[in-house]
Amino acid sequence: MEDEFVFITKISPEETYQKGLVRGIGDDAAVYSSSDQMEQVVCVDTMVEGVHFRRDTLSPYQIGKKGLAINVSDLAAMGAIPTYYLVSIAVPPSWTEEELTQLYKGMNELAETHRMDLIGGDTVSTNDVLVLTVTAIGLVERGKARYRDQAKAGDLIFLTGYAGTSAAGLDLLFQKGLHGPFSIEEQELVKAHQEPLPHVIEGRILSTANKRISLNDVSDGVASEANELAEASRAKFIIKSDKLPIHKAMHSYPKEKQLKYALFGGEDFVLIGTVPKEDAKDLEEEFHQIGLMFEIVGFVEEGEPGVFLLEENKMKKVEKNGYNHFKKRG
Ligand SMILES: Nc1ncnc2c1ncn2[C@@H]1O[C@H](COP(=O)(O)OP(=O)(O)OP(=O)(O)O)[C@@H](O)[C@H]1O
Ligand SMILES: Cc1ncc(C[n+]2csc(CCOP(=O)(O)O)c2C)c(N)n1
Ligand SMILES: [Mg+2]
Ligand SMILES: [Mg+2]
Ligand SMILES: [Mg+2]
Repeated sequence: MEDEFVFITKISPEETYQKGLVRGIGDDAAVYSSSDQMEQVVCVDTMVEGVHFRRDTLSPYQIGKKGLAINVSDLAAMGAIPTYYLVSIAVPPSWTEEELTQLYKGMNELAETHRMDLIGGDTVSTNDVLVLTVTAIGLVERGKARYRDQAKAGDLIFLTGYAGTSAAGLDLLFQKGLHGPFSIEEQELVKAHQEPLPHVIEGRILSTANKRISLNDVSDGVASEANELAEASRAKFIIKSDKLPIHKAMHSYPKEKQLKYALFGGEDFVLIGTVPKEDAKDLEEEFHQIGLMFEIVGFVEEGEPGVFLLEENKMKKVEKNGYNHFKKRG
């Protein structure tokens, strides 16, 4: 890359979507106005080359798109409407300007679908690997944000999409490289890993529904996220192994492998949550009417906080063994 400032000018949007934006890229910080009716939601997540992607698992376009998607997924898990994002990028010398342009194109395309504005960031060089950090900002109606600590005994546990697809796709990429060849079915798994679409509509339905709902997104695997819900809510979660939604492209896999991907794989970026039993049918209908998934995978009981898997009438403890940056993979 020739010049940091030329690069910043290049990636600055010409037009913006959000009417509250007062000052975006170009000053020392961004300024936007908020309203009394809405609460601000903010999160940050980082992707590191070699940890979250390799040059043979994601293209530059996909690195950008996924870097934003994983943050929008956290907004969705709070029930928020995405509005703004900031990008901090550390670029090694091996990256070309064209590749960086592609990375921003990936972010830009996802941002466009959610009418999010890029309002700032930081550009630095590094001698090592590419590091992409995205901060995402959203809005939610006052009192409507969805938290992890709302589950109670008697609730049902739901998922808004397939579990394990991303990990299955990643293994295929490890086996065959970025260009495959992949069968049509394998392509769906690979795409789920490379270009996850955050469940913003699902999150909005769940935040506007007048029901007590706990919510989380699946970044580290169903086992880890369910444990987070159980710990925050101080409740016991029972997941029925035969109810986990497994993508048809994985139906030919051994059951054990399906379960391993679903529970411990991660990066599915679907939502997992709980709802009182009596409210589940309404939500299910609302989701299904517009073609969205809403799968009941278990229930909440009173007891020591934790997660159990119910498999052929046997209960097994499910440890918080998903992806953990400071531990070997479970
Ligand atoms: N280094 C840190 N400093 C301050 N707060 C942190 C730090 N790392 C994580 N947190 C906070 O800890 C909480 C849990 O973070 P975590 O990253 O596990 O959740 P997540 O972003 O939903 O998951 P994932 O990163 O796997 O997508 C969040 O409130 C997050 O803001
Ligand atoms: C090359 C390569 N190796 C391994 C993985 C798997 N992986 C990395 S981070 C993560 C959890 C989510 O991250 P975080 O907790 O930081 O949000 C998972 C499942 C990958 N995507 N690419
Ligand atoms: Mg995080
Ligand atoms: Mg999350
Ligand atoms: Mg994580």
